[in-house]
Amino acid sequence: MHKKDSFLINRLKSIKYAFKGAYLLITTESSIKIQFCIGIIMTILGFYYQLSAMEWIVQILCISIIMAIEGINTAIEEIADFIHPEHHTKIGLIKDLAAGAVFIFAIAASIIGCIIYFPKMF
Ligand SMILES: Nc1ncnc2c1ncn2[C@@H]1O[C@H](COP(=O)(O)OP(=O)(O)OP(=O)(O)O)[C@@H](O)[C@H]1O
Repeated sequence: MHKKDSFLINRLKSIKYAFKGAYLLITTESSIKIQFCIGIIMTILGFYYQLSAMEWIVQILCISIIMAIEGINTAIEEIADFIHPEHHTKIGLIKDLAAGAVFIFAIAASIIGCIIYFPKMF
């Protein structure tokens, strides 16, 4: 019984830390702030153009995945700067690769946005 309680408390603590991380990302990281704003704008547009359930699912996935990947990118940058604060070509490569991963999904999300909204707008 005691073991189960401590498991539950540990899970609750993990959720608290995850909330803290998400709050830090949204309030301190400029790229995530921009994506958060874009997400809000897209949500307003979604209501305006009365998206179908499937379109909402795709849009919510795109917004959340891009913010999640950007969060991982930020964490990779922090690790890189922590383990090697000085300039190093390998650190540059690591950061470029992480940024490239965000970029690939950002392109895909933009194309998906066009597929959803262009027929409704034009
Ligand atoms: N320590 C380093 N050594 C070598 N190149 C680096 C180093 N730090 C950054 N760079 C290069 O500069 C680029 C930008 O790095 P930076 O850490 O400023 O990322 P950023 O994308 O501008 O950060 P943010 O997501 O916070 O806006 C990297 O992608 C990399 O090419």
